[in-house]
Amino acid sequence: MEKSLRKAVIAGNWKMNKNRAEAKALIEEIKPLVKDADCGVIVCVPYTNLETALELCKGSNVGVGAENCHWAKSGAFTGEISADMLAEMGVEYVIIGHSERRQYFGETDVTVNQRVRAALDAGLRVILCVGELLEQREQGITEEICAMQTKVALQGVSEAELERIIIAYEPVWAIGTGKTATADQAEEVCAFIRSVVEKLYNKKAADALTIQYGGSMNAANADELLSKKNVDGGLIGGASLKAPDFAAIVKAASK
Ligand SMILES: O=C(CO)COP(=O)(O)O
Repeated sequence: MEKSLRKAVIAGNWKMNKNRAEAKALIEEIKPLVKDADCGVIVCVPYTNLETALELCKGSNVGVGAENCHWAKSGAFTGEISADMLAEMGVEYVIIGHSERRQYFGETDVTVNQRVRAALDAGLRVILCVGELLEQREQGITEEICAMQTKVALQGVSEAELERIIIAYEPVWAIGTGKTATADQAEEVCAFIRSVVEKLYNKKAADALTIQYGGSMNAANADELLSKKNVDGGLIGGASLKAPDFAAIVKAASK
Protein backbone atom coordinates (compact mmCIF):
# COMPACT_ATOMS: atom_id res chain seq x y z
CA MET A 1 0.00 0.00 0.00
CA GLU A 2 1.19 3.50 -0.71
CA LYS A 3 1.94 5.60 2.31
CA SER A 4 -0.67 8.14 1.20
CA LEU A 5 -3.41 5.57 1.82
CA ARG A 6 -2.27 5.07 5.39
CA LYS A 7 -3.28 7.57 8.01
CA ALA A 8 -0.41 9.55 9.52
CA VAL A 9 -0.87 10.19 13.21
CA ILE A 10 0.99 12.73 15.33
CA ALA A 11 0.66 12.09 19.04
CA GLY A 12 2.07 14.16 21.85
CA ASN A 13 3.35 12.32 24.90
CA TRP A 14 3.40 14.92 27.62
CA LYS A 15 4.99 12.50 30.13
CA MET A 16 4.90 13.92 33.70
CA ASN A 17 4.49 17.54 32.66
CA LYS A 18 1.87 20.31 32.97
CA ASN A 19 -0.42 21.10 35.83
CA ARG A 20 -4.09 21.65 35.11
CA ALA A 21 -3.84 25.35 34.27
CA GLU A 22 -0.85 24.72 32.01
CA ALA A 23 -2.63 21.83 30.30
CA LYS A 24 -5.64 24.00 29.61
CA ALA A 25 -3.49 26.77 28.16
CA LEU A 26 -1.49 24.37 25.97
CA ILE A 27 -4.54 22.62 24.54
CA GLU A 28 -6.27 25.91 23.86
CA GLU A 29 -3.18 27.04 21.98
CA ILE A 30 -2.82 23.77 20.05
CA LYS A 31 -6.44 23.40 18.90
CA PRO A 32 -6.70 26.30 16.44
CA LEU A 33 -3.21 25.61 15.09
CA VAL A 34 -4.06 22.02 14.11
CA LYS A 35 -7.73 22.34 13.18
CA ASP A 36 -7.09 21.84 9.45
CA ALA A 37 -4.68 18.95 9.93
CA ASP A 38 -4.75 16.24 7.30
CA CYS A 39 -3.52 13.65 9.78
CA GLY A 40 -4.59 12.25 13.13
CA VAL A 41 -3.74 14.45 16.11
CA ILE A 42 -3.64 13.11 19.66
CA VAL A 43 -2.50 14.48 23.01
CA CYS A 44 -1.52 11.90 25.63
CA VAL A 45 -1.56 13.59 29.00
CA PRO A 46 -1.03 12.72 32.68
CA TYR A 47 -4.05 11.12 34.36
CA THR A 48 -4.74 14.31 36.31
CA ASN A 49 -5.18 16.25 33.05
CA LEU A 50 -7.44 13.77 31.26
CA GLU A 51 -10.69 15.36 32.32
CA THR A 52 -9.49 18.82 31.28
CA ALA A 53 -8.20 17.51 27.95
CA LEU A 54 -11.41 15.61 27.22
CA GLU A 55 -13.53 18.66 27.98
CA LEU A 56 -11.42 20.96 25.81
CA CYS A 57 -11.01 18.53 22.90
CA LYS A 58 -14.70 17.59 22.70
CA GLY A 59 -15.97 18.26 19.17
CA SER A 60 -12.47 19.00 17.86
CA ASN A 61 -10.11 16.94 15.70
CA VAL A 62 -7.77 16.35 18.66
CA GLY A 63 -7.98 12.92 20.29
CA VAL A 64 -7.09 12.31 23.91
CA GLY A 65 -4.93 9.54 25.32
CA ALA A 66 -3.53 8.36 28.63
CA GLU A 67 0.09 7.34 29.11
CA ASN A 68 -0.45 3.88 30.58
CA CYS A 69 -3.09 1.56 32.04
CA HIS A 70 -3.10 -1.52 34.25
CA TRP A 71 -4.01 -4.99 32.97
CA ALA A 72 -6.57 -5.90 35.62
CA LYS A 73 -10.14 -4.62 35.54
CA SER A 74 -9.96 -3.66 39.21
CA GLY A 75 -8.33 -4.85 42.40
CA ALA A 76 -5.57 -4.34 44.92
CA PHE A 77 -3.12 -2.45 42.72
CA THR A 78 -2.38 0.71 44.67
CA GLY A 79 -1.60 3.65 42.43
CA GLU A 80 -2.71 2.03 39.18
CA ILE A 81 -5.50 2.97 36.75
CA SER A 82 -7.48 0.39 34.77
CA ALA A 83 -8.30 0.54 31.07
CA ASP A 84 -12.01 0.45 31.97
CA MET A 85 -11.59 3.57 34.12
CA LEU A 86 -10.06 5.38 31.14
CA ALA A 87 -12.72 4.17 28.73
CA GLU A 88 -15.48 5.23 31.10
CA MET A 89 -14.09 8.79 31.11
CA GLY A 90 -14.22 8.88 27.32
CA VAL A 91 -10.49 8.47 26.76
CA GLU A 92 -9.84 6.95 23.33
CA TYR A 93 -6.09 6.17 23.29
CA VAL A 94 -3.49 4.80 25.65
CA ILE A 95 0.28 4.58 25.30
CA ILE A 96 1.57 1.17 26.36
CA GLY A 97 5.13 -0.10 26.74
CA HIS A 98 6.90 3.23 26.67
CA SER A 99 10.61 2.74 27.29
CA GLU A 100 10.41 4.90 30.42
CA ARG A 101 7.85 2.45 31.82
CA ARG A 102 10.12 -0.46 30.86
CA GLN A 103 13.22 1.26 32.25
CA TYR A 104 11.96 2.79 35.50
CA PHE A 105 8.86 0.80 36.41
CA GLY A 106 9.79 -2.77 35.59
CA GLU A 107 7.52 -3.23 32.58
CA THR A 108 8.31 -6.40 30.68
CA ASP A 109 7.19 -7.61 27.28
CA VAL A 110 4.71 -9.85 29.11
CA THR A 111 3.12 -7.06 31.18
CA VAL A 112 3.04 -4.89 28.07
CA ASN A 113 1.05 -7.63 26.35
CA GLN A 114 -1.31 -7.89 29.33
CA ARG A 115 -1.87 -4.14 29.28
CA VAL A 116 -2.45 -4.18 25.51
CA ARG A 117 -5.07 -6.91 25.97
CA ALA A 118 -6.80 -5.00 28.76
CA ALA A 119 -6.85 -1.79 26.71
CA LEU A 120 -8.33 -3.56 23.68
CA ASP A 121 -10.91 -5.32 25.84
CA ALA A 122 -11.96 -1.93 27.22
CA GLY A 123 -12.44 -0.63 23.68
CA LEU A 124 -9.41 1.68 23.72
CA ARG A 125 -6.94 2.32 20.92
CA VAL A 126 -3.31 1.55 21.75
CA ILE A 127 -0.06 3.30 20.93
CA LEU A 128 2.37 0.44 21.49
CA CYS A 129 6.00 1.48 21.95
CA VAL A 130 8.94 -0.68 20.93
CA GLY A 131 12.59 0.15 20.49
CA GLU A 132 16.17 -0.85 21.24
CA LEU A 133 18.69 0.46 23.75
CA LEU A 134 21.93 2.00 22.51
CA GLU A 135 24.00 -1.05 23.48
CA GLN A 136 21.55 -3.30 21.63
CA ARG A 137 21.94 -1.19 18.47
CA GLU A 138 25.71 -1.37 18.89
CA GLN A 139 25.50 -5.14 19.30
CA GLY A 140 23.58 -5.32 16.02
CA ILE A 141 20.44 -6.78 17.60
CA THR A 142 17.99 -3.92 16.90
CA GLU A 143 15.83 -6.13 14.69
CA GLU A 144 15.76 -9.01 17.17
CA ILE A 145 14.74 -6.70 20.01
CA CYS A 146 12.03 -4.93 18.01
CA ALA A 147 10.72 -8.22 16.63
CA MET A 148 10.52 -9.77 20.08
CA GLN A 149 8.84 -6.74 21.68
CA THR A 150 6.33 -6.56 18.82
CA LYS A 151 5.55 -10.28 18.78
CA VAL A 152 5.07 -10.62 22.53
CA ALA A 153 3.01 -7.42 22.79
CA LEU A 154 0.67 -8.61 20.05
CA GLN A 155 0.09 -12.09 21.44
CA GLY A 156 -3.63 -12.86 21.47
CA VAL A 157 -4.45 -9.76 19.39
CA SER A 158 -6.75 -10.55 16.47
CA GLU A 159 -6.46 -9.02 13.01
CA ALA A 160 -9.60 -6.98 13.67
CA GLU A 161 -8.15 -5.70 16.95
CA LEU A 162 -4.89 -4.75 15.22
CA GLU A 163 -6.86 -1.96 13.53
CA ARG A 164 -6.98 -0.28 16.95
CA ILE A 165 -3.22 -0.42 17.36
CA ILE A 166 -0.55 2.07 16.35
CA ILE A 167 3.06 0.99 16.80
CA ALA A 168 5.58 3.64 17.79
CA TYR A 169 9.19 2.80 17.04
CA GLU A 170 11.16 4.67 19.66
CA PRO A 171 14.89 3.92 19.78
CA VAL A 172 15.65 4.47 23.46
CA TRP A 173 18.92 6.26 22.71
CA ALA A 174 17.00 8.93 20.79
CA ILE A 175 14.46 9.73 23.50
CA GLY A 176 14.95 13.06 25.22
CA THR A 177 18.57 13.14 24.10
CA GLY A 178 18.27 15.43 21.12
CA LYS A 179 19.93 12.59 19.20
CA THR A 180 17.40 11.73 16.49
CA ALA A 181 17.63 8.59 14.43
CA THR A 182 18.40 9.49 10.86
CA ALA A 183 15.45 9.28 8.53
CA ASP A 184 17.06 6.21 6.96
CA GLN A 185 17.49 4.50 10.34
CA ALA A 186 13.86 5.24 11.25
CA GLU A 187 12.66 3.99 7.86
CA GLU A 188 14.72 0.83 8.09
CA VAL A 189 13.33 -0.23 11.47
CA CYS A 190 9.74 0.89 10.77
CA ALA A 191 9.83 -1.18 7.56
CA PHE A 192 11.26 -4.10 9.51
CA ILE A 193 8.50 -3.88 12.15
CA ARG A 194 5.94 -3.86 9.33
CA SER A 195 7.50 -7.04 7.96
CA VAL A 196 7.21 -8.66 11.40
CA VAL A 197 3.51 -7.73 11.51
CA GLU A 198 3.05 -9.09 7.99
CA LYS A 199 4.43 -12.46 9.08
CA LEU A 200 2.20 -12.48 12.18
CA TYR A 201 -0.94 -11.47 10.27
CA ASN A 202 -0.84 -10.77 6.55
CA LYS A 203 0.19 -8.09 4.04
CA LYS A 204 -3.14 -6.27 4.14
CA ALA A 205 -3.03 -5.90 7.91
CA ALA A 206 0.62 -4.84 7.86
CA ASP A 207 0.03 -2.30 5.08
CA ALA A 208 -2.84 -0.72 6.98
CA LEU A 209 -0.87 -0.39 10.25
CA THR A 210 0.26 3.07 11.33
CA ILE A 211 3.89 2.96 12.48
CA GLN A 212 5.19 6.12 14.10
CA TYR A 213 8.72 7.18 14.84
CA GLY A 214 9.50 8.72 18.23
CA GLY A 215 12.70 10.13 19.69
CA SER A 216 13.69 13.80 19.53
CA MET A 217 11.35 14.46 16.61
CA ASN A 218 10.90 18.20 16.29
CA ALA A 219 9.78 20.98 13.98
CA ALA A 220 13.15 20.99 12.21
CA ASN A 221 13.56 17.27 11.49
CA ALA A 222 9.92 16.16 11.11
CA ASP A 223 9.72 16.80 7.37
CA GLU A 224 12.57 14.47 6.55
CA LEU A 225 11.53 11.71 8.94
CA LEU A 226 7.90 11.85 7.79
CA SER A 227 8.86 11.77 4.11
CA LYS A 228 9.85 8.13 4.54
CA LYS A 229 7.48 5.51 3.19
CA ASN A 230 7.16 3.47 6.37
CA VAL A 231 7.19 6.34 8.88
CA ASP A 232 3.50 7.16 9.38
CA GLY A 233 3.70 9.87 11.96
CA GLY A 234 5.37 10.55 15.24
CA LEU A 235 5.17 10.14 18.99
CA ILE A 236 6.47 13.43 20.26
CA GLY A 237 7.82 14.13 23.74
CA GLY A 238 9.54 17.45 24.39
CA ALA A 239 8.32 19.20 21.25
CA SER A 240 4.70 18.37 22.08
CA LEU A 241 4.89 20.70 25.09
CA LYS A 242 5.19 23.76 22.86
CA ALA A 243 2.14 24.44 20.71
CA PRO A 244 3.96 26.02 17.71
CA ASP A 245 6.47 23.14 17.56
CA PHE A 246 3.78 20.48 17.87
CA ALA A 247 1.68 22.25 15.23
CA ALA A 248 4.66 22.43 12.87
CA ILE A 249 5.09 18.65 13.13
CA VAL A 250 1.37 18.16 12.48
CA LYS A 251 1.74 20.38 9.42
CA ALA A 252 4.69 18.32 8.19
CA ALA A 253 2.57 15.17 8.53
CA SER A 254 -0.31 16.78 6.64
CA LYS A 255 1.69 17.29 3.42
O1 LIG B 1 9.53 9.37 24.37
C1 LIG B 1 9.15 10.06 23.44
C2 LIG B 1 7.75 10.05 23.04
O2 LIG B 1 7.07 9.00 23.64
C3 LIG B 1 10.06 10.95 22.70
O3 LIG B 1 10.47 11.94 23.57
P1 LIG B 1 11.31 13.18 22.98
O4 LIG B 1 10.54 13.65 21.76
O5 LIG B 1 11.33 14.17 24.09
O6 LIG B 1 12.65 12.63 22.61
